Formats: sequence, C-alpha cells, structure tokens
Amino acid sequence: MAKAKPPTQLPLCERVSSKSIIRRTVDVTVLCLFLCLLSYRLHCLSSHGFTWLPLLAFLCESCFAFIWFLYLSTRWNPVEHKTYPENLLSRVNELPPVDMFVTTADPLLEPPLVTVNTVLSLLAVDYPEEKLACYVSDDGCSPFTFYSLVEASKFALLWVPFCKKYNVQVRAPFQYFSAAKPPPPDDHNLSGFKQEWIKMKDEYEQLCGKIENAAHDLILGSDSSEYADFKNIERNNHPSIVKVIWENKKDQSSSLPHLVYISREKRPNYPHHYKAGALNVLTRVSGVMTNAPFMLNVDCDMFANNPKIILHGVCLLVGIKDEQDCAFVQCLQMFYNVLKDDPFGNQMTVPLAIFKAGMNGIQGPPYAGTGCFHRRKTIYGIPPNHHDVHINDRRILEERFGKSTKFSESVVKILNGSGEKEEHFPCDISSTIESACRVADCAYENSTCWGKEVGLMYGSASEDILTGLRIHKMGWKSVLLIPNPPAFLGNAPPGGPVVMTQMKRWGTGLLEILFSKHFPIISVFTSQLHFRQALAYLSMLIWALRSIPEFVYVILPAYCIITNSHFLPKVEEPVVYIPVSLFLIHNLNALSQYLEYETQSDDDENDADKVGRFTFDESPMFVPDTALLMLHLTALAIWLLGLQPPARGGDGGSGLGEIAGSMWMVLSFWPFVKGLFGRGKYGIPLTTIFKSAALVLLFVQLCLRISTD
Ligand SMILES: O=c1ccn([C@@H]2O[C@H](COP(=O)(O)OP(=O)(O)O[C@H]3O[C@H](CO)[C@@H](O)[C@H](O)[C@H]3O)[C@@H](O)[C@H]2O)c(=O)[nH]1
Ligand SMILES: [Mn+2]
Repeated sequence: MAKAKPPTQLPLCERVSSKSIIRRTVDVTVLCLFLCLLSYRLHCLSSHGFTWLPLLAFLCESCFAFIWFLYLSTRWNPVEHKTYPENLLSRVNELPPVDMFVTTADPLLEPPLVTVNTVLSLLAVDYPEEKLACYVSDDGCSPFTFYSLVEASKFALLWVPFCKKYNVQVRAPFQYFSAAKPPPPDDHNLSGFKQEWIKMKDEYEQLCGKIENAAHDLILGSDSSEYADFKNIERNNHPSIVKVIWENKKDQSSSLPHLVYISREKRPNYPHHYKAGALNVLTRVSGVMTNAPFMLNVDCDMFANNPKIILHGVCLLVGIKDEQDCAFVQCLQMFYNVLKDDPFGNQMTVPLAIFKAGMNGIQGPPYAGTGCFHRRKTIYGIPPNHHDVHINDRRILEERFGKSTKFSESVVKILNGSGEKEEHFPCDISSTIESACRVADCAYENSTCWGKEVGLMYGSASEDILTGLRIHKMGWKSVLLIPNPPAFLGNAPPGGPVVMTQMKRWGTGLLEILFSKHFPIISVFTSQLHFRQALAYLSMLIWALRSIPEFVYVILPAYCIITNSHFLPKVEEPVVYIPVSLFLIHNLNALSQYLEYETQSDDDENDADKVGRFTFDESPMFVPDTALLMLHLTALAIWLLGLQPPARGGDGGSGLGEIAGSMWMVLSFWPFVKGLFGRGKYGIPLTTIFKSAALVLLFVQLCLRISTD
C-alpha cells in the first residue's frame, strides 16, 4: 500500500495547459479569412486601378488583421494555475508574512466606509494574524478616514472572530449584510448563530452611523491628541503622518493583524506621482515596520471576496519552485456591482480572462494595479536568481534606496533572502514610527532610483502596466490567479461619463508607454522580454490607436449609401462569402464565449438594481459616437426615401452589404439610440446632438462633393 505523502510533499499548485482545439481553429480560420479579404482587396486595387475607397478599406482591414494576429499569438497556449491551499494549512509554521496595502485618495469620491469594508475584509482573511499587516495609504489626508479606521478596528475585534467561528464566506460586512440577503434561518446546529448574527449586524450599523456622523460632527472639534496632526493642514501641503491603529502583540488571546494609517508628506512643489508614489511610500514604510517578503496591494474599493485568498497567493509564491517564475501573482479583476449582462461591455471580463490566461502561458499576466501579490525583492528592482548584489556597500544602497539606515537594513534582509521563514513580525512596530515618517517624506526619493529602477514606475498614467512590463523585461515571470470564489471584487463604474473618462486615462497611459523607451518590440532585443510577450504587450499598448481604423471603417457603409457606391463585394459575387463568414464567425465566437462565461458565473443576486442605463453628460467625448450614430441614421433614411444619387462607374451602387453594415452599426449603438430620446442624465444633451448634427451635415456635403467631382 502506498504511504500517504508527508505534508511537505503535497503540491501547493499545478500548472495546467487549457488550450482548446476549437479556439485555435476559430482563431486561425478568422486570420485566414482576413488574409483572403486582403488579397481580394489587393487584386481589386491592381485590376481596377487606384481608387481611394478600396484603399481605405484595405488599410483598415490590414490593421484589423494585424490586431487579430496579435490576439492569436497571445491566446495560442493559455495556461491556468490550480492552487491547493488545504495543503498549505498543514505547514502553518512555514507560512511567510504578508504585508497588505490599501490605497485611498479622496474621501468624497471614495467614501471612508468603502475603504473600511475593504480593510475589514482583509483583516478577517484566513491566515495567521501575527503574519499579516495592513497598511492604508490616505492621499486625501483626511481625519475622517483615520477616524473611520480607528472605529473599524474596534468593530473588527468582534467581526473577525465571528467570521472565523462561522466560516463566513464574504467578509466585507456591507456585502454580508446587504439588503438583498435575508437574515439566516434558525439553525439548531449552530446554536447561538442567529443571535450573534443580529448583534453583529447591529454593531455594523452603529459603525456606519458613526462614520456617517463623523462628517457632520467634526471630530476635529475634540482636542484629542490623536487628531491634532490633522489640524490646520491642507490636503496637498502637510508633513507625513503615520499612525499605528492596532498593534498585534504576542500576548493577546484574540487579536488582529497590525493596522497602520499613513498619509505621506505632500508639498506644493513636489510631484507626488499619484498611486505609484503612494505604493512606493507603502513599500518603504512597511519595509521599516514589518518587512514581509510578499506584499498584496488592492484599491480601496476592492474587497477580499475569497477568505482564503492569501493562502491561494502564497501557494503560488512559495509553491513555484523557481522564484524566477513567480515575480508577482495577479488576480483577475472582477466587479460586484456589474450590470446584468454587462450591456455596455465595460467590464470586458470574458476577453480579459482569455487574453490574460494566454499571457499566463507566455511570461505571465500584466500587473493590473490591484489584487496583486508582489515579491518585495522584485519591486526593489533585483533581477531573478541574482546573488551577487553588493549588499554591504552602504553608498550603493543609499544611492538606490535613499538615506534611511533603517530602510537600508530592511533591504539587506530581503536581498539576503531572510524574512521568508521568519516566524513572527517584530512586535514593537510603534517604535519605528519615526523612521516610517522619514521614508514617507516627499524629498526622500530625490536622487534615488525610486520610480525608475526601484518600486513602481513613474511616467505613465498606467503605472501598473509599465511596472509589470519592467518586471518582465528583467526576466521575471508572473502568474495569473483565478480562484473560486473570485479573489477580490471591485466597484465598477456604470456605463457613462465615468467609464469614458477612465478609458481615456487608460488609453493615454498605454500610449505613453508605447511611445517611450519601453517600446516592447525593441525590448525583446535589449532585455529578457520574450517575443510573444512583447506582441501581447503591443496589442495592449495600441488599444487606443485601434479606434482610428475602427472609426474610419464604420464610416464607410454610410459614405457608400450616401454616395451610392460600394466597398463590400456585391451579393452575387462569390467573394461576398469572405466578409460574411468573417462577420458570422467573429460574432458567433464572441457569443459563445459570453455564454460560456454566463453559465459559469453563479449569479444569484437580486437583479432589480442591476438593470442600469447608459448615462450622458455634455462632455465632448460623446460627440464622435453620437455623430456616428446620426450619420448612419441619415444614410439609412436617404436609402429608404430613395434619395441616393445615381450610381456612377460600371459596377453599380451601394448594395446589401452596406445597408446591413449600417443597420448593424445602429444596433451596436443601441444605448445611444435610447440616449437620443432619453431625458436628463439618460439623454444625450441637446448641445451634443447639435454639434453632432453639424458634423453629419458637413460630412454629407463633403460626400456629395467628392462623388460629383
Ligand atoms: O493620487 C492618487 C491617485 C489614486 N490613488 C489610488 O489608486 C487607486 C486607483 O485609482 P482610481 O482613480 O480608482 O483608478 P481606477 O481607474 O479605478 O483604477 C484602475 O486603473 C489604475 C491604472 O490606471 C490601476 O492602478 C487600478 O488598480 C485600477 O483599478 C485607488 O485606490 C486610489 O485611491 C492614490 O492612492 N493616490
Ligand atoms: Mn477605482
């Protein structure tokens, strides 16, 4: 009989290929169809002589084919990682410490109650509390956020034992007690559960009340020394504030992880580098305080939805044999307030999951800025398996990491590889507050490598992608983690101006990287970036540029109808099958992926509040789409009313292809069609409609001018 394996030999994780013949076939077929279409265009161009309409179509289609090729290459060999946290539990003594970071920036846009829930969900995870520390960075420097956290830590003393005793699944109280979920039934197996549940709910409501009232009652009125630091300061002009809200001491029977509040120094003339700056301060402050070898970072609106998430992450960080293969573990981003069926496609869950699983089979997923476990060493800019760092040269340490002896010491520990096995945190973190304040000063990074070679990278609004790219360039790999239930759930903005602004920011950030020295294709030759990884990055970085050929291409059907010409093959030509099958395969494929995802998500939520509607404002961002929609409506009206000019040239005017294309466009813009007739924030503002109408008129004039020339 085979002997049971000793616990240390049970696997913590497993790498499994999830490649699918069907997906590959579809991807290759689509690429072949694109190539057929392009050769047809080339043939037309050479036989009919140069005309700009087919040329434009050819250029756009070449872009689409190229983008498709990038996707195909990325998705070719997707890989999943399975994790076995239960096998880790038998090695409790070996569990490494983990520092957890939460960033918040604005108490109005990100209400303290949201941050509090995220923090509570982290404090309550299933992991030995003496190995955890939670650091909250508050760029708003708000006494309300601080007050809320202090109150939350008192509530946590009840909440955390409650969660662990009853193995609560969702440990963010606002979700656990959300109105959609009924109170638990009387269960005789769990005597006392219902009473405790009611008490806990009551306590949580009191906490909410206190946090809400804090905004009115102005705790600053009280002269308590705790809040004195927040007196008479401006948000963007104040010294560092570091406060230990809860310290985990060995002798306590029921206890919580360390909880530390940080508001880094801000001065008007110093760039603060937004989130990247905040995370670098968190890295240093935690370095001098607890110096865990692994760091988890989440946005303040992303609560831990899976109570075993740290265990899952550690399975990969510790379980993957070669550290080079696991610089960071990125959890797939998911959201809790999703509109049913994601009508505006802004969650992009399905395409993202497939794309990232594909990258996971190459060099690993990109860093997404939240829901990510970092290896501290990697963040310090150390290449994998690098052993000859001049760790004792003080001068080099100071040049790279800054002039704090305490921090340099902590770096040396990390570079030596100690710390991973350390049993407990140094308990007395309060004694390190002074050093912590110092490394949170805004001048600390002056003439050091922070933001360039050390820490999160500065210089792009998508600091996360840039940082991940740099890590991959050093030769590290990363790992994608998709546990069940999902790791973290974030708050997704509903469709409308907020999403548009967010996408604009992402698009800008990605372009900043594209046009920088980090251009991925060149990095293949100058660094350790793998070629297919570079292609995957390229396809992300050109995300915003893709809109140009797309925009031009969707104008073509309308142009053709208005001028009675055509750019798609006629129905009677056999080549018409190429675009038609491209269209069908592409959309059927998208539909099947969507359905596949739909059946997987166990969506038992109450749907009533999820039926969202797209909202609009006067931002110029809405003009192009509105104009496009109105252009197609105009074209279809011209066709219906028979107002098309006579067809010129030998090969007839617009055909079924253009009409169908135009109708498909209108369908694709259905939220905007509703917006044309909506009121208030659900309606497209009249000024936007007028501006768009003017553009459409201008365009129609131009079309007619061109076609009669
Ligand atoms: O000066 C700042 C600005 C932002 N943040 C924090 O950074 C996070 C993300 O900022 P947010 O404005 O919410 O951006 P989002 O578009 O919601 O964030 C997405 O996009 C970012 C990259 O653009 C990623 O870093 C994030 O993880 C990802 O969720 C939040 O926790 C903020 O509190 C700061 O700490 N300081
Ligand atoms: Mn956000």
